[in-house]
Amino acid sequence: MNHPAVVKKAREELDTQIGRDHLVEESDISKLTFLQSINLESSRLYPVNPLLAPHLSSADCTIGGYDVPAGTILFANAWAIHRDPTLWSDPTSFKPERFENWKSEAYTHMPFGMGRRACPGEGLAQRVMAVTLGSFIQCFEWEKVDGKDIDMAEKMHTLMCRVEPIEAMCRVRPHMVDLLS
Ligand code: HEM
Repeated sequence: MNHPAVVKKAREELDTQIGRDHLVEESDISKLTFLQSINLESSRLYPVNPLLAPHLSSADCTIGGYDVPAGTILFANAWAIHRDPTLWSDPTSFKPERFENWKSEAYTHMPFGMGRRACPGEGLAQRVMAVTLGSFIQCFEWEKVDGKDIDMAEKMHTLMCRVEPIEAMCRVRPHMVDLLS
């Protein structure tokens, strides 16, 4: 909602790729490349699990020039890596377009971790997020409450949370009423 041009572009993609005769479903996701870019950009700027999971070094090793003895608990700060200006241009801006034609590079975007202990639920989570966000945009017009931007401030609990819960107004798009009834 803070980026109406992004929502407009995603809605145009949904209307063009899916049409108006069915609700977005899993088999549509591969056609919705901009919608996927929105999810990638959201998980770059706001990774749910910003420090991933703690790992324990099973042997002495060297990481980034630091000697790490066996038995050390290590965290990877994905939140900081995702905002590192040496890896991302204009890193604090929300720009889904940066993921169009993006080739995945190791250690730059890792909201689900990496390697053999990476999240095994990533595929499921990506699909659920795409269908959920796609349905929200396909079916509803969204508006800010009192015209105020959504406050994106974060706070750390076990996972990253918002400081303020999201409040928004939505209205069913007129041509979706029959499909939703
Ligand atoms: C937005 C949704 C999700 C996010 C952001 C997420 C993120 C993560 C992260 C960052 C890790 C730690 C990776 C590491 O050790 O470096 C992890 C581990 C794990 N996740 Fe997820 N996850 C999500 C959804 C799911 C779902 C839907 C499932 C199961 C259906 C799942 C199952 C697991 C399991 C079992 C592990 C432990 C893997 C291991 O230690 O070998 N996750 N997840």
